[in-house]
Amino acid sequence: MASEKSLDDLRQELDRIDDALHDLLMRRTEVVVQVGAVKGIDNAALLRPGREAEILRRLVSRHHGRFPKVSLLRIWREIIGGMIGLQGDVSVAVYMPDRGAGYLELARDHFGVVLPITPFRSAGQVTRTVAEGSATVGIMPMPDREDVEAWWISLMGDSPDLPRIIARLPFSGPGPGRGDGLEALAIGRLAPEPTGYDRSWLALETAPDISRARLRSVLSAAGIEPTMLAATQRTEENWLHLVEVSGHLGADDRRIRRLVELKQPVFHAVVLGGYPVPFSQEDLTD
Ligand SMILES: O=C(O)C(=O)C[C@]1(C(=O)O)C=C[C@@H](O)C=C1
Repeated sequence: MASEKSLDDLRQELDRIDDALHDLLMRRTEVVVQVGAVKGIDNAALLRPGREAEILRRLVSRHHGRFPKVSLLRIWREIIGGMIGLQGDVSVAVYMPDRGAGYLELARDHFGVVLPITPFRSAGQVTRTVAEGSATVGIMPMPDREDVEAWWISLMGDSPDLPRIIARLPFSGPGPGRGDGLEALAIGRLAPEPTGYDRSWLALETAPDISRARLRSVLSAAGIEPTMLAATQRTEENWLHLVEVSGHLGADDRRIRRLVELKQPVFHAVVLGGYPVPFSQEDLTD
């Protein structure tokens, strides 16, 4: 019976378990170094947010017992962050308008203690730093916030070198120590990969005065389901809209082509990226 084991016996058992966990971690590290060599030296391409999401979802779905899922996720985020740091020169630029704004916390929580993180006062500085390749990832404010500039407009070109939205933070569920309910988007110069449970961001240029209802119906006629109309920028000639939509959209998705085929009311549509849907509170409570 377990109760007959002495404290010493139990602690020895814990030591053996710790050794086994540690051995596996060292073995995992060797395999990740090999994966890094197979993937090559492009630092941006080392990051695979979709693959990371699949790993975490698989672990959460097989998890049982009393260890909290949020702690499980935190450990694995730290492991993945450490592994990314081994594969190449990966760094993070963070929007931090003022001290304690919470974005730094979100970045550390997601990328762990190893990756270098540099704060910037404006969203524009972060997008430029990532576009130039001086940082691999940028942590951006959510575009529906009224207190931030429309940083997403600078990502609207078609060049494959432009940063794309690659993640939404916090990925590992809301909670204390995760920016107090704050959310952010991560950008990087890489193409998001589908994971089976994703959302995408679409920037649209339309004629002025298009209503939200009309925009919704045009999108759904093209087979696109909007989940959030995040922002609109108005000029006299055109309106620019940022829409979050359900599912993964590749840059040349046939639904995008259908959307612009008629030229009315959407002149131009650019997929700004996408992300694996983060864990919700319910996913993580037993
Ligand atoms: O699968 C990969 O491409 C890896 O580099 C391995 C790994 C991991 O630690 O599992 C590390 C970094 C990537 O972002 C995704 C996963």
